[in-house]
Amino acid sequence: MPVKDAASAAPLEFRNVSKRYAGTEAPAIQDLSFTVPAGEVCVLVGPSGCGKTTAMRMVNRMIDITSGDILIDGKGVKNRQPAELRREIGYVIQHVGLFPHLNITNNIGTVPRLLGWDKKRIADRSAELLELIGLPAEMGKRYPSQLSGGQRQRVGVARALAADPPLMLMDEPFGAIDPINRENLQNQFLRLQREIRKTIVFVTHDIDEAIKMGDRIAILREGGELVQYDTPDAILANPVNDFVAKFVGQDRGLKRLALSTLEHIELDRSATSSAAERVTVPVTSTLRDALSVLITESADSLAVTGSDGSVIGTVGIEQINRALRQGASQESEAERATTPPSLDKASGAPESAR
Ligand SMILES: Nc1ncnc2c1ncn2[C@@H]1O[C@H](COP(=O)(O)OP(=O)(O)OP(=O)(O)O)[C@@H](O)[C@H]1O
Repeated sequence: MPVKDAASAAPLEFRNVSKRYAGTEAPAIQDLSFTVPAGEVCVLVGPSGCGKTTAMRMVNRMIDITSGDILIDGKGVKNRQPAELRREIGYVIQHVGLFPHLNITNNIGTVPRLLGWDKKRIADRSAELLELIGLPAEMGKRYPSQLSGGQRQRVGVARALAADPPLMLMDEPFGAIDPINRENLQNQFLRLQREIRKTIVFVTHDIDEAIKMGDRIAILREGGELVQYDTPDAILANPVNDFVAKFVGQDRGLKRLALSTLEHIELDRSATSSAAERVTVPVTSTLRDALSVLITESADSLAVTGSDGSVIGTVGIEQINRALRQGASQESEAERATTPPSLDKASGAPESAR
């Protein structure tokens, strides 16, 4: 798809950023520093009022920075013209804010029009993006009121992508969608991101959404203090303090198990021939689902089947435990080297792992 060729992404850096709103004593954001590598999704998460939206909106200067700076591709935003800056940054919000009097094609073309693209180029780009977000071309002629909430949200994403920005900001983009459609939209978005590989800052108050969507998660607490910044697996394996441990939940072990599938672990290949009588699970199952079957069936091990249905090995508690231990040590190495994590969202792990 041509969008892939055009796609570009920029690294983002918060450098000692603070924000104090006029007339307030305590800062909303305090000396915030972290880096998002190009093409990764960074999720800002934390309790209400911890400064997630403030941090995000300083990136496109919807909110002024009090001190420090935010660098996009190494260039500070503080000295940029806000209007010009915003054309280079895609922005998706909870209530998508499509223009009701414009059809979908023209809604998607909002930024390209501001950039002076000609009509044909705008129409071509809109058609390309409708295809990318999985909506039929004829929907381009409809108006926002003629779409479902989930479809409108997808159009919001397409509109944010229209001018191929190197960075996207997404503020609780799926927050207003019911749980089932929300999950669909999250999965579609992860698929899309595997293709477009944008740098994305994503705000949510939902830790499960953060774990699912983020390559990295920044956990903030009241006063805009960054408590932990790491991959979902590393945060679940090693929360830095009680605040993070409580925030990720007592079931963090199970959440970790849901991050990877049997494809990611070393199966026991020695007992394959005698595995026929055992309960089977497909290799695309998450470790969490495999554990659940082990418990439900009171089994010591399960036979794991490959894509053609044949048994490729067995799995029991021992293999799952070993994978978790290895995962945690790989994560701490990744942390030191700031290389992408082993359980990277864009690694192509099947949807069942999400
Ligand atoms: N315009 C403003 N003037 C003064 N204080 C503000 C302003 N906007 C936000 N704040 C304060 O800054 C802090 C951070 O607010 P922010 O909206 O960034 O938090 P949040 O983490 O996004 O919260 P939520 O999850 O509830 O949306 C809060 O204490 C809030 O009351």
